[in-house]
Amino acid sequence: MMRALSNPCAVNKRGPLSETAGKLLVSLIARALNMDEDFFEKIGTFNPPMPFLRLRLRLLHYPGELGLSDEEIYGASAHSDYGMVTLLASDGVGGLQVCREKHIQPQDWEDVPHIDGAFIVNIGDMTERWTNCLFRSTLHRVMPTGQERYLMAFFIDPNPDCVVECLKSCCSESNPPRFPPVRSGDYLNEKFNLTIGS
Ligand SMILES: O=C(O)CCC(=O)C(=O)O
Ligand SMILES: [Fe+2]
Repeated sequence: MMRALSNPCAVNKRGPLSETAGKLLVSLIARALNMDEDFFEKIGTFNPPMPFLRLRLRLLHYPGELGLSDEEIYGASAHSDYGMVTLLASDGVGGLQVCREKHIQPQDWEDVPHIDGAFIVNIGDMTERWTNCLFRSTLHRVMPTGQERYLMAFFIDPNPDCVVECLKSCCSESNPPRFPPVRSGDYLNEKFNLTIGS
């Protein structure tokens, strides 16, 4: 069970750094896809996020001692992030795991090692849709370790009006788009409603 903390002082220090690193990362993704490096910025990826999300930056606290309820078997159950990319900065306590081949059963989970000063980058669903699965969204989860854990997550989501559709460089006659175009705001709303309803 994770809790989002309000007004953490770490956010002030790491926020601008995450934004700078995030912008650089997104421009590198554009270049890797043979597009202008400001492609994603031009379509509004860094415009203010969904009003109800309020914060792009979230500081999460996982208590060290968990109760015995089923919900607390996981610190965060398996999911991929909904947006474009997420930058994570942890305090060094483990627990985060990724599954590289998310469609293969049984799923194989690997611990993500901590590297001091480095961000962990998760690819989100929007990038998977834009790139027609060339960049696949990262299935991840957090297992409790018995240790208290703090984590800062910086979510880069396209602005609500941005239409996310397969990029020209990522499809061809033999590799047609796998997803229909979707308005970012509609996709995020649908996902959040599903999460809240589950
Ligand atoms: O705590 C973590 O390492 C990951 C958190 C996470 O997956 C999320 O906030 O979406
Ligand atoms: Fe996540």
